[in-house]
Amino acid sequence: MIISETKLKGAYIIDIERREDPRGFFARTFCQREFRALGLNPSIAQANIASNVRRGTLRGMHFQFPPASETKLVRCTRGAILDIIVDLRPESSTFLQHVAVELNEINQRALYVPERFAHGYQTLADDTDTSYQVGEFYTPEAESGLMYNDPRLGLTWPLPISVISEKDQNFRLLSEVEAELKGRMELADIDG
Ligand SMILES: Cc1cn([C@H]2C[C@H](O)[C@@H](COP(=O)(O)OP(=O)(O)O[C@H]3O[C@@H](C)C(=O)[C@@H](O)[C@H]3O)O2)c(=O)[nH]c1=O
Repeated sequence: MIISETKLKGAYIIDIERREDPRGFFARTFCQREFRALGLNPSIAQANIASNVRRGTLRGMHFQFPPASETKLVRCTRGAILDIIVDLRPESSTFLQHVAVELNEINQRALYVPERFAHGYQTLADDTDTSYQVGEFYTPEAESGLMYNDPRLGLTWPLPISVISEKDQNFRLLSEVEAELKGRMELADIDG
């Protein structure tokens, strides 16, 4: 694997190294030891897939509050997505900055999303599937999100939105929730 840090500390792009032969290729997509060596969380609580019928489908911007905040290792197994993550760590010098990465069935790229980030994506093709490993259990009471078109986030989605869930159209704006979000996203006081 070729693991490269993005401009957001702790968020990594992971590319595969193909071992080609007449059958096709083989590549590693995950390794506990390599993750641990770079300080990535190697534990997997759940693994999920999602399937999207139409190009332009948008899912996001999702997160779980601590202590249920999740790491995510996201890939696109069919079709293509633009994957976007937003840094929600109040102490971070890149708080509220984002990174957008195209993940598709050709590049086989994955994005490692650290804890306390919002995550979402838009499909760039019909019949697009994603697969992701999550470092924490699904905890509906800790689930929250931000609006994909929140002006404070300044996210650029490449296509008109064709399909979006009702939930994703009804998150509150950052301007309404910033103080609460910062308070709930703060690191626990380990001396405390
Ligand atoms: C995320 C999740 C949902 N569900 C249920 C709740 C609901 O009935 C149905 C669909 O849930 P959602 O609408 O939240 O699915 P979706 O919008 O695909 O949610 C996902 O979006 C991407 C962007 C992420 O980052 C993921 O972590 C996750 O939040 O599946 C689970 O049972 N377990 C889970 O882990």
